[in-house]
Amino acid sequence: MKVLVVGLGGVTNGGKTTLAKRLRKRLPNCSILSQDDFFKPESEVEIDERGFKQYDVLDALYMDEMVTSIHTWLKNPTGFSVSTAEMKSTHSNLKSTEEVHILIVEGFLLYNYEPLNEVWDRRYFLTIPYEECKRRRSTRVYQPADPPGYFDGHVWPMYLKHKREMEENTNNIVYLDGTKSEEDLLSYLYNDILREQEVLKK
Ligand SMILES: Nc1ncnc2c1ncn2[C@@H]1O[C@H](COP(=O)(O)OP(=O)(O)O)[C@@H](O)[C@H]1O
Ligand SMILES: O=C(O)c1ccc[n+]([C@@H]2O[C@H](COP(=O)([O-])O)[C@@H](O)[C@H]2O)c1
Repeated sequence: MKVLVVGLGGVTNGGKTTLAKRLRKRLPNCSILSQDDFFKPESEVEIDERGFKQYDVLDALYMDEMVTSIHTWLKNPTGFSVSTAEMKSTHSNLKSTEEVHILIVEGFLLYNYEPLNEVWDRRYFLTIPYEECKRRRSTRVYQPADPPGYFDGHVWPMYLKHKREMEENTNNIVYLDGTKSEEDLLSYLYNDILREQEVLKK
């Protein structure tokens, strides 16, 4: 059985979850793993001197558990399902030996964690400009909600820092313009992944 692990990384509110869910609807044998499901509980997240909870760093996440989940999927792509019912994979009628199983891992901090470096067959990264990101983020309610000044004081600076580190250490990143329409992004990614799948089948 052949497998394809697709990283769909990028800035907060860049459209990662939206795109991953739409892709899964179109691609047979496709599962999603969301990095957001690995956030530590609030009580375990560090607080800086300004009182900002340090959510936008690797330490805020159970990254070891995320790696384990990916390896569990790799061992048994057909049996994989995560807690949320809607995250279950789609299935095709093809015989399993001909199938290529796809795991889309979506999250804001995928390419800064060394143990995952070998896992990706494809690395995508969604970007949107500062103003658009701030606008989209202001309409979203996290638990806990962003306190005043959080975007400019923590979220955006951490994004820039991690993006810089990623660019220094990682090759083969395919950047996606998150201001494009959902349809455009979906069609680009769908065709790109299908091409990868065809290469694997040969
Ligand atoms: N291509 C797009 N163009 C405009 N808005 C979008 C697009 N994709 C997603 N959004 C909107 O941006 C917000 C964040 O989307 P989401 O998929 O949750 O982002 P992420 O998972 O990257 O945080 C949502 O309100 C969503 O409807
Ligand atoms: O999910 C949580 O527990 C959680 C709690 C507080 C904040 N977050 C935010 O989740 C963001 C990453 O998720 P996303 O979907 O916006 O890419 C990151 O910017 C965090 O600040 C997430």
